Amino acid sequence: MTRVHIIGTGGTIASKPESASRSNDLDDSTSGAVASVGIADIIGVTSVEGDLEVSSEDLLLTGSYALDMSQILMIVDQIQNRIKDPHINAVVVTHGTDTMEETAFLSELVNDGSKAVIFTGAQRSAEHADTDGPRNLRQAILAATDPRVSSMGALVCFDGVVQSARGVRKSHTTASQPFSGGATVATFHDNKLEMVATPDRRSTLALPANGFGSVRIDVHFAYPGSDSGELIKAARGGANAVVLAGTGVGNAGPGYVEAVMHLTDMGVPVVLASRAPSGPVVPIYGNGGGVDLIAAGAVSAGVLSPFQARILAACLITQEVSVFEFKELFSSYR
Ligand SMILES: NC(=O)C[C@H](N)C(=O)O
Repeated sequence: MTRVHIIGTGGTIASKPESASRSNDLDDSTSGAVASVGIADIIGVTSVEGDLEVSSEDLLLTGSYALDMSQILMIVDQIQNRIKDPHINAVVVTHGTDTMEETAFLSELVNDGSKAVIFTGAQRSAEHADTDGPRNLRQAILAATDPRVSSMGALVCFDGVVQSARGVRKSHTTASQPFSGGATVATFHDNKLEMVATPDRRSTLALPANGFGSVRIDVHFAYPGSDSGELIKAARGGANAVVLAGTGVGNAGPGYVEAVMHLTDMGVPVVLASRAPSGPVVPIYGNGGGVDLIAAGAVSAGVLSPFQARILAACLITQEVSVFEFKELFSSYR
């Protein structure tokens, strides 16, 4: 028998129009959907069969767009607590899709590979006639019970696809499959899980200290005419590190090479990511391009989105490392 514990945090899978949740008035289509359905009710409409026992808890009930860094740490801390429980074999987390990539990646960084953590959610809210929540949750539970994924760390199970949390990005606002970027680990055909690949994992990072909640990591986007001086303003204003979301494979216009050097001299690390919705950072270009930005002191985000890069940067900043150590560590965990 497999014991799966489900941690509910909210998101669209738990959302209904506010008036519907308050007064059951489904005709009021103008009211915004609000996370208000407890995890037990979502499990109640999800048919799961097999030799398993499901337990659950409502940890939060919020849209993931409203989460702050302390709450992301709190969710991951609770996942770790449940993983340590010898009565639990696997953990499923229901979460909004907007910032699932952040929470799932922090969970991946601290997961020692002993038990799987599967994140899921929905793109169509709980009262929608064609809600995808129960199906996604059923498949996430089935994936959690599969011994082949138990050592794969944190995964995202959505619309019949299981992806590694590392590299996953919300790349579509409304599609049933909003995620790309993670390695495809498995796919569902009906309720059968077909394994595709094993994710390339890193060594385990310690759960960051509470300071994680107040660390300031700014994300700056490069675009035609963008102002490199904003990086220096950010560092002077108290940013502990800056993620530069460059164009294409990781480039930026005039002034950025000097700005990266300036921040490095100030002891403020710069991570070079890409504003493109998929693909890795690859230093190819000079004349202010990625080759020059890396030479100036930036560290590549690799396959991480600017927002996953921000999570790893925050973890390392809480360890109070030098810029040199930050770059070494970032490169080994990205
Ligand atoms: N599909 C979703 O879950 C989006 C929702 N706005 C969220 O909480 O992130």
